[in-house]
Amino acid sequence: MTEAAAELPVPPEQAGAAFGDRFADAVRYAELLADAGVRRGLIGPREVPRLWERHLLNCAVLSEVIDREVSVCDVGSGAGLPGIPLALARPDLEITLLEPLLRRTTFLEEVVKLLGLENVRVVRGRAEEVLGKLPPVDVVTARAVAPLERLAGWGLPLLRPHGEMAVLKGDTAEEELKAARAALGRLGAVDATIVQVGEGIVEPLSTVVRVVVGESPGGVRAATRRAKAARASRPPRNAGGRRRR
Ligand SMILES: C[S@@+](CC[C@H](N)C(=O)[O-])C[C@H]1O[C@@H](n2cnc3c(N)ncnc32)[C@H](O)[C@@H]1O
Repeated sequence: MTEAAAELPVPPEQAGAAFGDRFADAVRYAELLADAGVRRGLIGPREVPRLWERHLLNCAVLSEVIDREVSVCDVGSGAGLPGIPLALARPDLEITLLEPLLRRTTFLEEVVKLLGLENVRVVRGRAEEVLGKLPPVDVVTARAVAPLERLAGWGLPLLRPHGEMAVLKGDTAEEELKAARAALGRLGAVDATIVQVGEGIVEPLSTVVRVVVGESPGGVRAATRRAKAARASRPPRNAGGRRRR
């Protein structure tokens, strides 16, 4: 055990409510972060004493804004935040952890296997590079990946029509949303709000920026790209104008 791992506090009472049946796995995940996560440089040693409040619980409460049985892509998952706490709290979700760095995807794959997370898969890549290679999802999540405007450019095109991006942000949420409004419109967003979640679980509450897209997530360019891809995948017409079987 590392020196840092010895600093991991006992789980707070609220962790039981947040993780329910998967509480023991949440404890195991906290231990993995505090030990291998710190040793491999995926999380700072100074985070260990506040792993529960600031990381596991802060992320798990994102589930309050996510519908049942939907698909989720966690962009820039890092050591699994918010994707892993979300998967533990919500076994009904199908979660893809998207992360470009090999060192991090290796850790994520180990965690998924150790915790038996059947609702999670790990994909190595950058959001802007996997566009069109992954099926569109209902929800994109992210925390600490990029300013909202840039993140929206990566995340919104991954959504299906009427999908939603739910981003954990800190004190800068309002400011970032204001700065991103015009870009969000160009990217196909039809609504953007800020909500607080985690009443009774985390203090201070977690701030979530919710961005909903319309018919054409990713804006005009993405819609054109999708239409082209759909045309290309259609079977060619024969001389009589009827489709070949
Ligand atoms: C500061 S870390 C945050 C990790 C985690 N979300 C958290 O809250 O602890 C940012 C992560 O985003 C990833 N990242 C950066 N650019 C990305 C992109 N274009 N697509 C997907 N992930 C990206 C990085 O590799 C890194 O793991």
